[in-house]
Parts: sequence; structure tokens; C-alpha cells
Amino acid sequence: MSRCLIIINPVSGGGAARRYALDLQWKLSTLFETIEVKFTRGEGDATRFAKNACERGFDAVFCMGGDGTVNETVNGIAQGGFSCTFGFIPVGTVNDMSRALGIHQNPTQAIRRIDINETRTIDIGRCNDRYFCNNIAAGVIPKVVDEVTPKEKSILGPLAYFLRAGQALFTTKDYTYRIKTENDDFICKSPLVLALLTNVVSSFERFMPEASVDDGYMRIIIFKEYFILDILSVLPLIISGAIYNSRYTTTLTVKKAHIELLSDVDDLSTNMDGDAGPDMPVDIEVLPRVLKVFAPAKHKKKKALNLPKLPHI
Ligand SMILES: Nc1ncnc2c1ncn2[C@@H]1O[C@H](COP(=O)(O)OP(=O)(O)OP(=O)(O)O)[C@@H](O)[C@H]1O
Repeated sequence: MSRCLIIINPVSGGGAARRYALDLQWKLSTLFETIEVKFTRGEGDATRFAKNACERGFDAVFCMGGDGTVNETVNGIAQGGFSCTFGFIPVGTVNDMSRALGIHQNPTQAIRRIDINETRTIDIGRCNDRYFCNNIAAGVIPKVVDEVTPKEKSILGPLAYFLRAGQALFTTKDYTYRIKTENDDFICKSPLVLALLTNVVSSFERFMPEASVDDGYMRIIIFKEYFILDILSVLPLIISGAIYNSRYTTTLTVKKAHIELLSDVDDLSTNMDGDAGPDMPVDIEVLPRVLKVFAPAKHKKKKALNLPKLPHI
């Protein structure tokens, strides 16, 4: 008998998840013999529900929410030994994971296109005792991103994050890190360090065009101290997919990393898949192809664009 748990975060996307809940239940009831539905009431619920479903031998866990709900659900499936196949309907503001997997951004279309015969097995990152599917960021930008209010998100969408990040640029400072990987061990100063499993960051689908969800690697992108001064040159590079090999960043392609903060500060924030992340130091490792996901088997990632070079300002 095939069993599926549906986890719905009723506040994701300014309450959008509630509107599509019945459609999702109806669709999945045509694909699985038994479905069970649970609504989250706060932090940790999605993780508990998903872990419990794995332990009870469910075949699949679907969630409907933003990247935070996706992350919590994946954490539960990981704690349950990755025994359930994961599916999700994006209703958040940024929805990076659905962009990386080619899941439709419109919830009605995404529900309509669920096909239980189309799955991919993707990499997951482990960071200390937690798991992530897209990225971890450390620096000043993650702090202000955490402060984006639901009202700002509902009015401005992804732009809300962008504007907040813009504010951070005027207050930002460098932190000193020691970064150890399987290949390197060095000390660097940076206002923003990203560990990235996919090609997408903050809805920019060309951020890291050469990365894919199942290549067994993460990219660590260390922004140089001066990138903020040149922000008008940096933005087109981010949009066109050329930032990672530009003079504004150092990029490492690795399977493991230990990142330690050497600056004596207590205001460093990290962000994991769009929500508050772990404290430093962090041990990060790619778990290659451990999570089976309902997603289009043939998703064409966006390629880098060849934009004309802007003069330096
Ligand atoms: N019933 C609830 N009421 C309030 N908060 C909830 C509830 N259920 C879950 N949460 C919280 O919602 C957060 C996850 O929200 P999620 O990221 O999925 O949506 P979002 O914030 O609308 O999306 P985005 O991050 O893309 O803007 C988690 O921090 C979780 O603890």
C-alpha cells in the first residue's frame, strides 16, 4: 500500500499554502493509496512530521511552503534515514530549491505536473548537526535578510530581500575566517561567504551555472573585501552568471569544509536555505545523491549570458 504524508505550512507565502491545500490533497490522493495531511504550527513541526513519516514506513513526504519549510522537511527525512521520497510545492517568496529543480513557480501548475514516475536523486549538505539543500551564507547580508518582515515579502516579493541586502552593503564589514577543505587551508577576510549546492541563490538562477543538484560538490564563494565598492559592476555579473569566476570572488569546488571565524565579534549571522543558520565554527559536507525527489528528470538549467563589460566606476 503506498502512503504519502502532506505537510502544509499555512503561513508560507503570506497564507498562499492554505489556498492550494485542497488541490494538492486531491492530486496526491489520485497517486497514492493513502494520504495523511498535517499543518505546521511553528518551528520544528515539519521536521518532526517528516521524520515520523519515515519511521512509520511512508513512501513519500510532500510539503507545501517556502524554502524554510522545504529545509525543515528535508531535515526530517534526513533524520529518518532518507527512506521517503520528497516532493514539494513552492509557495514562498524566493523558492530557490524549486528553481534549481525546475519545479513550476505557479503552485497550480506545480501541483498539476506532479508525476510520481519522475524522480531525481540529489545531493544534500550536512552542516554540524543540520542539513541543507541549497546554501549557507555567513556575513552581514544574512543578518538583514533574516529581518525581512512578512509584510515586506508580500508587497515586494524577492525584491524585499534584495533591498534589505542593499542596506547591508552600507553597514557591512569584513570578517576573518580560517577555511579548511580537502585541498586548502587558509585565512581570508570577507564580508560574505557562501557554501552553495545548486546553481541558484536568492532567485538568481544563473548565480553558479556550472553547479548542479547532483554533482557531488559544493561551491564555496568568498566575496572579496572590495566587492561592495564596485556593486554596480557586480550586479550584472550576478545576473549573467559570471560572478563566481570574476575578480570579486574566490570560488572553491569541494566536498568538505571547516569554516572558523577568527574575528572576535558576536554579531556574525549565518543563514541556511533562507532561515537562521548554525553558529560558527561549521563543518560542512556534501552527502552525494542521498535524497530522492519528485522533480522533472530533464530540467535545463539557465546558461551564463554574455553581457557586454561595463566600465569600472
Ligand atoms: N503555523 C505557523 N505559524 C507561524 N509560523 C510557522 C507556522 N508553521 C511554520 N512556521 C514557520 O514558518 C517558517 C518557514 O516559512 P517558509 O520559509 O516556508 O515560508 P516563507 O517565509 O513565506 O517563505 P520565504 O522564506 O521564501 O519568504 C519556519 O520558520 C517555521 O517555523
